[in-house]
Amino acid sequence: MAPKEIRWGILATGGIARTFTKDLTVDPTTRGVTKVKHVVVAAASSSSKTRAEAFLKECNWPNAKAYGSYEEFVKDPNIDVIYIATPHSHHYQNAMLCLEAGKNVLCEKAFTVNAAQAKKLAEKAREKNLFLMEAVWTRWFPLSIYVREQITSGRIGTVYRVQADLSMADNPDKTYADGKNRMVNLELAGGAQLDLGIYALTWCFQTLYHTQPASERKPPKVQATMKHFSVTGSDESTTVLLTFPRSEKLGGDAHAVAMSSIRVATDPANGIASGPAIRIQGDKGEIQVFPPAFRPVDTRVILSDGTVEDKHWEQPGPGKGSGFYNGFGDTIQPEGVGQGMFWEADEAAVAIFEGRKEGSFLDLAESIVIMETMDEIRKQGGLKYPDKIETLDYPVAL
Ligand SMILES: NC(=O)C1=CN([C@@H]2O[C@H](COP(=O)(O)OP(=O)(O)OC[C@H]3O[C@@H](n4cnc5c(N)ncnc54)[C@H](OP(=O)(O)O)[C@@H]3O)[C@@H](O)[C@H]2O)C=CC1
Ligand SMILES: O=C1OC[C@@H](O)[C@H](O)[C@H]1O
Repeated sequence: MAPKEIRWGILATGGIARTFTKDLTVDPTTRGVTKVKHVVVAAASSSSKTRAEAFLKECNWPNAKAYGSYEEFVKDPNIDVIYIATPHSHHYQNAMLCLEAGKNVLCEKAFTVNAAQAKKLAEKAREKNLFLMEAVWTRWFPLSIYVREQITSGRIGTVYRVQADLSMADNPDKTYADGKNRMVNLELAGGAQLDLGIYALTWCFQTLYHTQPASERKPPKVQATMKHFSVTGSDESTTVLLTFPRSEKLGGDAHAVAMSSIRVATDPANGIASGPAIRIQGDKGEIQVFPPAFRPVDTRVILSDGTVEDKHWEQPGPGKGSGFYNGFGDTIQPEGVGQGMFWEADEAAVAIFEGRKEGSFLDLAESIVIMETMDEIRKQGGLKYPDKIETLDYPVAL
């Protein structure tokens, strides 16, 4: 059967939009995906149509339509699904715009600013019978699927403890001195937790929550501490203790530590001598996942009988290497096409093809529980964003 063509629209033309849109040029059959193929039919920039044109050319979709306004773009009848790649502050307004216009949506992490916004979006998607998913790309990597299978197969026994860290030494006093960068800007819902901590939580949730039978999944209890960035008051380092309640039959409570920082790094010398970013500890062994937590390519399983099993998970496609931060205010994704963003795109496309309205490895209920966890972390850490980005009102001009 010929693959079904899924027509993408790209909302915003920044750093990650570029990586994602380039990844859509990689032939899905090179990674064993035969049901769907991707085509980018449009992109929109809120700054100008010229910027959208240049973006499409750079991303190798020169025939797609360029828009200089998100409002005009969402009306394009050729678009099946929209990828939203604006700052966190804008996700709620942008996703609502797309859903109201009848478009399926794949929205970058963190899904929204707060859980109430995530719930509203979920309600809107259900009302309109549209697909909606948070784009936490890591969940769809074969590496993550393997880690979850190691857990559910019982290979490392019952998992009692998880440690996960995504931290980058950005030298914030210098790099973010003017407070404008989206990493620290409160108007853009900046801060370590929403930008980086979401991945540490992702690892805790996909190992201790998602691996439980759906009927047994319970939100964790949260204890959090935050250190604030002196220039803007956003969080520069956040450390969270999570207690996942489990029945005695399943091993009783499990503990997790989720850390994020823009001051110190998980991996200070980019792979030289660094240890695991994630440790998943069971009573028969442990799984280690090496940095960076958002795009890991190496795992190690260590069993109590002395077995050590290392695996390397290079992303299929021409691109190589891991993402890094350049220290000058920009996040640089690895160079080249084929960085692994296509896995989440495949999931969205296959879901739309099959008529599913949610993602398989991260559904809306789980995204909402994670947003509730982040609400509690922010409450305990004393981090509040401006009302205009916490609001449920729509439309609001930001
Ligand atoms: N999955 C991953 O690995 C990564 C995910 N992300 C996520 O992607 C999203 C965007 O991050 P990133 O691409 O790094 O951000 P950038 O700052 O590079 O791009 C954001 C884009 O959003 C649009 N935008 C609209 N309104 C505003 C505004 N008021 N201020 C700034 N930008 C605005 C702009 O595009 P335009 O002018 O065209 O409208 C801009 O280029 C975030 O949610 C982030 O968490 C980020 C990096 C990696
Ligand atoms: O999602 C992300 O992953 C990579 C980081 O460099 C970036 O800041 C973050 O948004």
